[in-house]
Amino acid sequence: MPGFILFREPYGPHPLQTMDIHLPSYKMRSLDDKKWIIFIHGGAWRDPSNSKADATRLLHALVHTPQNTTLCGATLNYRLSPSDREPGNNARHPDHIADVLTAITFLQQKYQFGRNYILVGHSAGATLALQSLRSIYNGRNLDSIIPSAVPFLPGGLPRAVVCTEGIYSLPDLVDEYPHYSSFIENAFGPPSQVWFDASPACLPGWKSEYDGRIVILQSTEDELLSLRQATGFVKALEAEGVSVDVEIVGGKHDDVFKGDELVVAVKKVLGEMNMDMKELAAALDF
Ligand SMILES: Nc1ccccc1C(=O)C[C@H](N)C(=O)O
Repeated sequence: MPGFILFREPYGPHPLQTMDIHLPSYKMRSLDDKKWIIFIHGGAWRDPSNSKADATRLLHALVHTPQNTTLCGATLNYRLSPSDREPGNNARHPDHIADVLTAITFLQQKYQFGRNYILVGHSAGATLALQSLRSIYNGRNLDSIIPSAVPFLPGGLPRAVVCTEGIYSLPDLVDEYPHYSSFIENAFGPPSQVWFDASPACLPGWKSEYDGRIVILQSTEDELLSLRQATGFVKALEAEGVSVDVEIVGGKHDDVFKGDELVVAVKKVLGEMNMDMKELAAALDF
């Protein structure tokens, strides 16, 4: 029975600039046929109780199985904004997204998986997953953080992004829940154009900028978010003619990433990716 390798990999000098990598040890010598799941945790850009460990259930269910020889996982920590528990944390937008882009770039340079990866994001991690697809974040703001010599997501954009309990529009979130402005201002500063620019649902141009799949999961039992964030984003995408898969699931805000429904949804996306690759191989006459 194949074993697994799990290790911690720093991608920057800050203690939170680190990730866990899960690899099947079997056939480790050939990484070319590998697919990657990259998980981005949530927690309102600040909550230290959310971390890379939030992917434990998902990666154990999918990567740590006896049959798996091709699927690899990475789960990212990134610098956080201040919270009551960790007032010393001082990240501010765009630090969080810069870390996510740096981490994915690091993985890509080390393992060279091209577009054979998917991003899975929970809550603020879903916001980050979607932000990372848009080259706007490699613009002026980030030049000082990500060396401009590094191309925007080398290897290409992921085949799919799976978002659960996501925050898609900061202005709309604060409109619905005025008291959430404390954590939004903490991470993004007082209300400004930045809130719009950082909101996937407010960014036009999805159709032309991203050709992968977007899957949105939202729980009706989420005590922190109603369906409004998800439906608002789906409407914005559909208005542009982007097809999006929506799934209503169960569980509290911080339980969805521990549940089976996320595992099943990610498995389905991976299965369809396999088919895409077979079709591509057939089309190319391999
Ligand atoms: N309040 C939220 C609303 C929407 C999405 C996430 C949260 C949070 O993660 C709260 C977090 N536990 C906090 O640090 O306040």
